[in-house]
Amino acid sequence: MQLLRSAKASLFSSIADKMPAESSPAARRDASTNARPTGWLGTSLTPPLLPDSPAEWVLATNGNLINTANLLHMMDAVAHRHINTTSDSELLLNIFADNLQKTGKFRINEEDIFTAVGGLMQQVKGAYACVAMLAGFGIIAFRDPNGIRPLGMGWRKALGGGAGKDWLFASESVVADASGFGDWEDVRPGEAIIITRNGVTRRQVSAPATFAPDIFEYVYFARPDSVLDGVSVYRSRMAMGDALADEVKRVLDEHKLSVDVVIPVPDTSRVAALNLAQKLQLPYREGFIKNRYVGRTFIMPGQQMRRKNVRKKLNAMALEFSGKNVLIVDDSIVRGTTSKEIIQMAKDVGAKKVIVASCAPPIRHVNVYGIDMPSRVELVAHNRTPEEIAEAIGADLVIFQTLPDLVASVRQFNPALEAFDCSVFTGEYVTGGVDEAYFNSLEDLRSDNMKRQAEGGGLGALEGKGGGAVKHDQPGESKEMAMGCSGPMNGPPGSGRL
Ligand SMILES: O=P(O)(O)OC[C@H]1O[C@H](OP(=O)(O)OP(=O)(O)O)[C@H](O)[C@@H]1O
Repeated sequence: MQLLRSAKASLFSSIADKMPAESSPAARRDASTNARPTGWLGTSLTPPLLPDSPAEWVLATNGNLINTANLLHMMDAVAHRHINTTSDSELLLNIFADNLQKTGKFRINEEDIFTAVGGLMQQVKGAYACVAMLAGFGIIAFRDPNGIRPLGMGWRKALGGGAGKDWLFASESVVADASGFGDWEDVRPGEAIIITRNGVTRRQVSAPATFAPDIFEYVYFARPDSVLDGVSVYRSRMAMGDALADEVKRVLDEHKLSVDVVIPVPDTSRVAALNLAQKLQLPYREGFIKNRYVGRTFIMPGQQMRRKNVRKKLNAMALEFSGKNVLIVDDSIVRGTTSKEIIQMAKDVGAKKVIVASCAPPIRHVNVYGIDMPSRVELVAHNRTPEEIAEAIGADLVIFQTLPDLVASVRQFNPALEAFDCSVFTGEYVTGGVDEAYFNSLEDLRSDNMKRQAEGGGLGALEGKGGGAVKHDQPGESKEMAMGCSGPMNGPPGSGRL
């Protein structure tokens, strides 16, 4: 029992420790009450939840389910299980537990777990990368049949000697690198992996489906030093810069415009901007200096906070802008908050013309798979042409990467990846089952107005069901660690040693 208690405590603490200091107490309280803590609004990593029927287990999820209404009904009317929160993790836990219960067994085995996860994959729709620990049994990891959200497994020789291995599951390989786990392999879409004291067992538990990892991981979310599904994020961003250079040249020629200097928007776009500048043989300058104590602005709640923080985060150096035609390169334009602010800053310090190039195509659709893209009306590209977008953000010209070029930038490093989830650009959702009613409910949850109202009455009101699902990223905390999750059984916290 001591072993089981410490294992659970380690899994909880390994995640709670990564939360912002002010929200940790709330999180700890929450782990016991099954209600999400305020500090977790806007994270796609749900805190581990702990049911105890038919067995004790905990689960953490990255992603978002899109058929929650049906699932809730099934849990209520058929399985007679109470769902106490609006967290997808709780639903997944209970569906899995229900499937296990159907075996009618007092002691379950690996076969039962594979069957239960396979059943779950037929029942739920959406994106989910999950790591769970079943008390006294082992660690279980599984990834949705389309592999939309990333998940991988790291291992190393057991610390302290012996023939065993330490295991770790995380959303990005950088977590394994940083933790000294030298080996890494992606969990395959539709696959379940079980790690017990006897070793690793893996099984394809769902029917084959289109493997379509979310391309936005490569554009913005993932750390450049990660390798996701066989593709170096860094290399893919270099390729995005190369491809964007060709498009920039074409559009500049068309408009008979020239550029004096290329300036990235730190941090994410730097890699692409440097390649773009080299290809166009233009000077590359760090015209915006970043305040390292301000985190990612895209995920901050509320437009006022985002605007204020863009100003706090970036400062334009007059000597790089004054009297020049500048090409500002960003990884993506979502609400347009960053672009609008920095274009004004560039003009304030004397830029002659400001042209913006985006490594991603226009984002016109909602993300339903775990990234908290704003509601459609809040997207600056929604129902706007590039010319209208330029006008909205105050640019002289806006140039977007084409979708085929973006896809090729990633795919060239792993041709086995035949498809990507590009729904934020195309509005085509690989899982199907996303209708207007779902969009409307999602938009109700995600709009800034609704978030403000919910803040008054408790942020928990917005959780799950497609609401508020952004990767966790706080100042001083690297985003990829948010999904980093290991399942320690008897090793040091976070080691996952079996
Ligand atoms: O159009 P918007 O709604 O402003 O969103 C897009 C911006 O948000 C991100 O920056 P962020 O500050 O989050 O992170 P970064 O420092 O990693 O680039 C991204 O890199 C864009 O600059």
